[in-house]
Amino acid sequence: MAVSLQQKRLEELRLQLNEHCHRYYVLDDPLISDGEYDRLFQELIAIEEKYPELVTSDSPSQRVGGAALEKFEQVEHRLPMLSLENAFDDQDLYSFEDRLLRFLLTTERFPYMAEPKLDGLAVELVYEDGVLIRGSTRGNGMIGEDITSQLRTVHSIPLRLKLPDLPRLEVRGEVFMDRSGLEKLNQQRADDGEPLFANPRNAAAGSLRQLDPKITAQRPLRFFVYGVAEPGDTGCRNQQELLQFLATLGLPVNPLVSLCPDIGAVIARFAELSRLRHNLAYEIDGMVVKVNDFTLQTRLGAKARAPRWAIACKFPATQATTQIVQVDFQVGRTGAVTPVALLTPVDVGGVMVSRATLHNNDEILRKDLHIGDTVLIQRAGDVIPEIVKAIPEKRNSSAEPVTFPKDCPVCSHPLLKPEGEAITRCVNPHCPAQRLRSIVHFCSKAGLDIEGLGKKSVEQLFDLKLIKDLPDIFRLQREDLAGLEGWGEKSAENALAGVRAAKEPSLTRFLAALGIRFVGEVTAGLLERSYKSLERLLTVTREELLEVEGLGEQAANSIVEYFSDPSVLEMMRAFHDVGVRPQALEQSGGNLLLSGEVLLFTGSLKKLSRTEAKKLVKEHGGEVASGITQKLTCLVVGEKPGSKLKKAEEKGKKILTEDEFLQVLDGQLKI
Ligand SMILES: NC(=O)c1ccc[n+]([C@@H]2O[C@H](COP(=O)([O-])OP(=O)(O)OC[C@H]3O[C@@H](n4cnc5c(N)ncnc54)[C@H](O)[C@@H]3O)[C@@H](O)[C@H]2O)c1
Ligand SMILES: [Zn+2]
Repeated sequence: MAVSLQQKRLEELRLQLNEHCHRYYVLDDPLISDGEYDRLFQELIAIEEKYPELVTSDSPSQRVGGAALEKFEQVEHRLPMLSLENAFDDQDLYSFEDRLLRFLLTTERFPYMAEPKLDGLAVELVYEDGVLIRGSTRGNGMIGEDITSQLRTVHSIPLRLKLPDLPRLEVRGEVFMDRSGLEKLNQQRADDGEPLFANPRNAAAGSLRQLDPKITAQRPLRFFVYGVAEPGDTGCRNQQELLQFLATLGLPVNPLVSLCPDIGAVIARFAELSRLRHNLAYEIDGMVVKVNDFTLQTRLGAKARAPRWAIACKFPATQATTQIVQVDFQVGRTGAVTPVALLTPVDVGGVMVSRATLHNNDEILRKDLHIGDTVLIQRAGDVIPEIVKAIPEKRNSSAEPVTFPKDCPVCSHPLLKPEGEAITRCVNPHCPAQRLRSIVHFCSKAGLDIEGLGKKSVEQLFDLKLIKDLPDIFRLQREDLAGLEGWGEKSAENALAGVRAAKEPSLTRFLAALGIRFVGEVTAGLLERSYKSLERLLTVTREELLEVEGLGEQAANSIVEYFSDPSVLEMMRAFHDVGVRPQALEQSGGNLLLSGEVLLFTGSLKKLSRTEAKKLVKEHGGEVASGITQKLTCLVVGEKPGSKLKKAEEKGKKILTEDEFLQVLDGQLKI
């Protein structure tokens, strides 16, 4: 009974896996994420290990890749190109070593080569007398596709080796596309309305398996070599020597390969690569671990689908499939309407994901998204998850397409999508959603950093109409707050103290807090230095702004537009009425940034002379100390600081670099 149930499941898994392999290897257009494929595959292996009698020769566990496309000439590999077994954690690596030791009937341990596992496509290159004569895909391991002319267009593949007296060499390696290449290619495909590649592997495979090599030539493909068909022929004794040898032939070897003396070192290297991977120019999906010694490799041999002497240790998946439950349209601070998909929660590389940004209407249309769609989602680095594509094959026939609203979901004002722009906006200046977002921004760290007025509190006060617009923040009274749900005496006092402390911000911070489009901290800093007062900015012209070094046209237009709006002018008056006084560098009368601070400089300063530095301290209300005294509060260190730094550190004084000192004066940093 149990066996027949398992047999049924096996048949189901084989059918599914074979279908997925076809989509992935032959069509370069997978329906599910690699992680999910791997899970199904592991389930299959587990059942087959328990019931070896149920293993059939057509099981995906016994086969490599997919069939060669018929549009290409077929190439028979002299020696099969195999796949790799997978490991998913440290335990799997220990078990791998156990299996090796048992197979070799030894307890003596040996070194391994650890190589980044590039997420690309395996190819074989045949060189005769040092000349590239053929290149092919892995195909089903025995028979691949002849893509010689396509491979010739890949710049990092040498057409000639540096040692021409080798009669024949069959090298194997990975063709891949780096992140920026894939991004550009997908951007271009998006512009052309073509479907995007789900991952670098599909992009590399899709680019190489083009009948017209001219198309391949336009694709940013790269190549790293990682082995040869018959290592014995090269005279090398191990993988490390082989990689060095291949490099001397002019073949590119990944510089991150690393020889590990034992499996513990392999595990440490895996952890290291897991950290490094996000900073690499290309995507890797794991690390390939190979027994270094070729004599041992030969003794270990291969199984049907993969060699015994190597294993691929995979990183946790960062793609997954799930369903779109609903789409929310959120109105941002600049009125931009962002569609956000609410998803059935799913684990993506260890993080539960339940929302994904859909960017804009063009993206929705291009991906042809419907409510209820099964979608492939991914998380890249730490960015917000995004939908790679929908899987229309899994769509319910009655599913409704996702439609962008015509009117603002909050204020019902008609939405506007300017010609040639991707973003749809609510342009109603009184739209409550925008106002709320801008109040949240004003109080946040990117704005005036008002303690006690975080996002949740601001939303609550906005809902209660206690804050309707920015100046209202400064009108809050203790009796407004204390007694509200979630507020006590203490939190009310805390918020009011935060508000009081924010009344004299630097002009830079104030401008950045207003959330004018294209005016962040840096541009705000430029404005403060150039105009030195808010009043002056209210009447500035576009031409004047364009003369400010570093200030672009978009920012100039946006600033003029902002300050010419009568409702903005009214708001500025209201700010003044409630006692808000932005302080510019040279008029910082009452609120001196360095008042109470006693500073000393040491080492050589790069941007300021000593005299200038001391003058600045005094202008900002600070004092200059004569040495590392009791009174000293802060030491500013230039290059080659000497003994004062150590002394100041010992005494627990604050230490600033020259740049930090300048940031303090700009109001961007607090001592
Ligand atoms: N999403 C899907 O529907 C689907 C379907 C089939 C397969 N897949 C994915 O493909 C995997 C199986 O593919 P596979 O058979 O190509 O195996 P694999 O990608 O797990 O490992 C073998 C391959 O690793 C590559 N490789 C990269 N760097 C290497 C190095 N330094 N040394 C040796 N090889 C290196 C080679 O191309 C080699 O062929 C699955 O685990 C799954 O992730 C996904
Ligand atoms: Zn609106």
